[in-house]
Amino acid sequence: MAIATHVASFIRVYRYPRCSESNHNNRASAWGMDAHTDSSVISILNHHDQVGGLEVYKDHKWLDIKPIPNTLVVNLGDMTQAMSDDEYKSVKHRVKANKYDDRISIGYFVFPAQNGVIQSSKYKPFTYSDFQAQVQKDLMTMGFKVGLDRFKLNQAS
Ligand SMILES: O=C(O)CCC(=O)C(=O)O
Ligand SMILES: [Fe+2]
Repeated sequence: MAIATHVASFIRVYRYPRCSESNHNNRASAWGMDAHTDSSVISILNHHDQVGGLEVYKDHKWLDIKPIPNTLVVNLGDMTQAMSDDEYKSVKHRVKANKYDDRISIGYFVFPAQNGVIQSSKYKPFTYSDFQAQVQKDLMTMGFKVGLDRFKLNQAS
């Protein structure tokens, strides 16, 4: 549950330049965006109708998300996972650059209020501000986002 009086949100527009190396043995250079979960509550994505590239990790496999015309993709983020006591999972996803075409996507990301306390049976109470600071710290010191695991109850910190 989040005690918050208002939320924050932003829109991000991406252009992933085409990459002839794409599909080439999972070469790092071919990835438009590496595997991650969003820190948001929800993320709403609008994709170019013809250019796919979004992949979602489900049942130990990466699945291609084929664009459907006039359809938005809604991803649940880390904050929804915490607020739902892990009932709804923050989906791991990544973006593959396209071999032939630039890829454009527009994302609308919704976040909790910075100082609203997120309480759950699975995680220590934290604010989005605490979460963001921890993510930044891990990125700087370890080079990757640890995310919600940092706040898990009964976890050494
Ligand atoms: O471009 C996309 O389809 C996804 C972008 C994304 O995952 C993100 O901005 O977090
Ligand atoms: Fe994402």
